[in-house]
Amino acid sequence: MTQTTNPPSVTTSPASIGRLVRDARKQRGLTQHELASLLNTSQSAIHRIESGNQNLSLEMINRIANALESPLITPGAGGTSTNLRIAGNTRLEGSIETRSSKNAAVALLCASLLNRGRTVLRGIAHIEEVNRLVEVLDSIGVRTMWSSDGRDLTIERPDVLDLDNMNADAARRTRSVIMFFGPLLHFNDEFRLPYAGGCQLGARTIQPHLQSLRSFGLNVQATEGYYRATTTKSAEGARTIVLTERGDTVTENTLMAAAMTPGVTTVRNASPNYMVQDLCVFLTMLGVEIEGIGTTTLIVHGREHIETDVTYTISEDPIEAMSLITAAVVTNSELTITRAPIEFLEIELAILQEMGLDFSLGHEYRSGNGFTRLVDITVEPSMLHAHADKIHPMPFPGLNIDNLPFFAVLAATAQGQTLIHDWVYENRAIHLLELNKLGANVQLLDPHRLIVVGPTRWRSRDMVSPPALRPAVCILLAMLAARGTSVLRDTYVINRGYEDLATRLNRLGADITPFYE
Ligand SMILES: CC(=O)N[C@H]1[C@@H](OP(=O)(O)OP(=O)(O)OC[C@H]2O[C@@H](n3ccc(=O)[nH]c3=O)[C@H](O)[C@@H]2O)O[C@H](CO)[C@@H](O)[C@@H]1O
Ligand SMILES: C=C(OP(=O)(O)O)C(=O)O
Repeated sequence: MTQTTNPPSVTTSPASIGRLVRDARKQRGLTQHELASLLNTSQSAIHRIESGNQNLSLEMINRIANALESPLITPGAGGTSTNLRIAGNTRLEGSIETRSSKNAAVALLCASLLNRGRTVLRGIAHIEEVNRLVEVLDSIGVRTMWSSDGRDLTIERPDVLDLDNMNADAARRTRSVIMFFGPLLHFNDEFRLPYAGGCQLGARTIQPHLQSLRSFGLNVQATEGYYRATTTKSAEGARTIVLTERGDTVTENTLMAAAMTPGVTTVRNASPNYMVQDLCVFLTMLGVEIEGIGTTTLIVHGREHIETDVTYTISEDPIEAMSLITAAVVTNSELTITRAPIEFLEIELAILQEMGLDFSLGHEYRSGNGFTRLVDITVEPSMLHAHADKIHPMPFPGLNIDNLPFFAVLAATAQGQTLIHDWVYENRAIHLLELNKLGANVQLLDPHRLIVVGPTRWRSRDMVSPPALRPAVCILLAMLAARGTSVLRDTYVINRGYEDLATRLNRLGADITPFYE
């Protein structure tokens, strides 16, 4: 593997320097406290620097760089972006472990606000989406501390949250901040949240959240740049909530609202998806009784006060496992993906089997949460043919909506013509047209339907990442298969949801070099 030699040049923007300091500190496994003592300053000063709230002199930047023994921070002109150079047409081999999921991590970070005891999230992924939410938590006075091996995050909330100080820039970079509504309605009569951001997938409503949370006394008005929330006491006794959409985050928001509302809440049309199951198991460990975990009817017995020291191990990410299966297929490699959460991949694997994929499953074992079923999946080089029927997602237990984009790459690898129907997002399918730049034959029939004709002779290209996580990973995976050297620019979007993807693929034989501009 080639190493990058040039450290990134950065603007003197406090926010970009703050991010670099934070990343370098975490890479060295230091807490904010430890870095502060190396620099003879206070932890709150480091917090300010990392939050981008401190203008730094060049001398101070150099002192931090020395303390972190990191060449990463070199002031210069221009902005910074993370990019990847991919020498393609490589075979992968060996085995790779599935990391914990982004989507459970963000729900659990929000749920930690319910707990007045200490929450430890074990195995939480080091991804940008987590970093943004941790920044938001830090800004409202929550203490967050990474363990020295960087795997666990300890979270302790203060008695009173400083919501006026919320880091709006960090909050606006993620959609997940909408999951603050459920916990916060228990503690504050009035608060505001910045409008949610995230990938560009088309309009995503929060109406189902507002409809559900009204039953818990939350009223929200959308004003310039912010949702303004007011709360009234919700009606006593039992309540039944019928969700208008079987969405993951709306189910999670409803669960967090129900968890601390005394009485019994029945949630119908709930999502039984993987991140919701993680949240249910976590809430159960906090003493909240939940019936029906893994089904579309959840019955929650709320508790007025939650104060429990808890350690929860986040389960493995089915979407990452699917990405790695796709990496094996597109590079025609034999690869073992360990710790794959099989319950959430069964339909994907059944379709791949129909398409001619040769794979085997090991024996089942449990994830660290004691609940999620895992297997090791070994993928063999195979000649795929197009699936006879259209490929479309459904809420769990259907083919996962976030796994659908990978079927565009798989279909492009297969012989024949495949129809892919993404009824969910207005703007996600369109990003998959970018695969054409790498030699694929993808035609957009309308914003939701694609025809993919394979097989593809992938060719290399210099491209900017599409502004959507899964399509950007699809481009990266196709680049692994392309002859010649490709460049993928602006990969922040991939780092939102994948930890060290380039390094981990390199360990399997890929040749990916990160560089910064
Ligand atoms: C942090 C997190 O967990 N994010 C996941 C979650 O986002 P999240 O739960 O926020 O997804 P949304 O609520 O935005 O739903 C996604 C889209 O599906 C539509 N919709 C959803 C359910 C339904 O029964 N009918 C319907 O039409 C919504 O209107 C929206 O356009 O679920 C999405 C859909 O699985 C995933 O892509 C996201 O990765
Ligand atoms: C769409 C996704 O996530 P989010 O809800 O965080 O935008 C995703 O994970 O592909």
